[in-house]
Amino acid sequence: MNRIIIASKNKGKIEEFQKLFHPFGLTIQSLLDFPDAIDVEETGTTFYENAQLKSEAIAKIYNTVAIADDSGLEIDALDGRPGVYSARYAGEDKADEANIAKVLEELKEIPFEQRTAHFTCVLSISAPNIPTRFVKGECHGLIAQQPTGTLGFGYDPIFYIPEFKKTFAELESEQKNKLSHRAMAMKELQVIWPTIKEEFLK
Ligand SMILES: O=c1nc[nH]c2c1ncn2[C@H]1C[C@H](O)[C@@H](COP(=O)(O)OP(=O)(O)OP(=O)(O)O)O1
Ligand SMILES: [Mg+2]
Repeated sequence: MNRIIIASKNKGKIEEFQKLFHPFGLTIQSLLDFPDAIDVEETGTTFYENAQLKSEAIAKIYNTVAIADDSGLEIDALDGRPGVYSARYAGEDKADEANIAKVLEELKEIPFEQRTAHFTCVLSISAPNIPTRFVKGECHGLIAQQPTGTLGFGYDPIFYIPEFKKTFAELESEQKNKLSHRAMAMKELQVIWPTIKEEFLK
């Protein structure tokens, strides 16, 4: 069986995964292909716990290999917030603009050079009756003073990469997919994939 379900309903993430999984030569589906898919409650307190909840639930329901991504933005001046609560930071409706506005408000007194932050991405891979495996990636940058750029999703318009003098929302997906937290986690997955492939795709 060469199909994997990405246990996510986030269109931005799913578009990135379609490209990032290209070298794996697998058929990639997501929960957007299953309109009746449940919303797995993210009751964990770590990226690992929430990723595991999502991938194990979906692997069981669809009797297949499922990969979940739990990710978020950790800002040093905010003691790591919004962290695992990134999606719901400004409320349960998970609105990107409101989340960005809340972060910018909280950082308004903080000078640019002290606005250091990183994205974290934990991927979990699950299949029925197999212990879940995890990989993690990080990407470091600064929180911009105002949103810039229209590409990407989530907090991309305020995540500034000094090396490129651009926010994630100003980078083409090919560039973001070379350096993002998701790309770093996928690199690690690619390393372990040959050793776990037989077990997961039997
Ligand atoms: O590359 C990124 N660029 C910008 N923002 C990002 C990125 N990666 C994660 N993020 C933000 C979006 C969301 O506010 C939170 C993830 O929350 P998280 O629960 O993992 O995802 P989600 O609820 O949007 O979709 P789902 O759980 O169905 O995969 O971090
Ligand atoms: Mg979520």
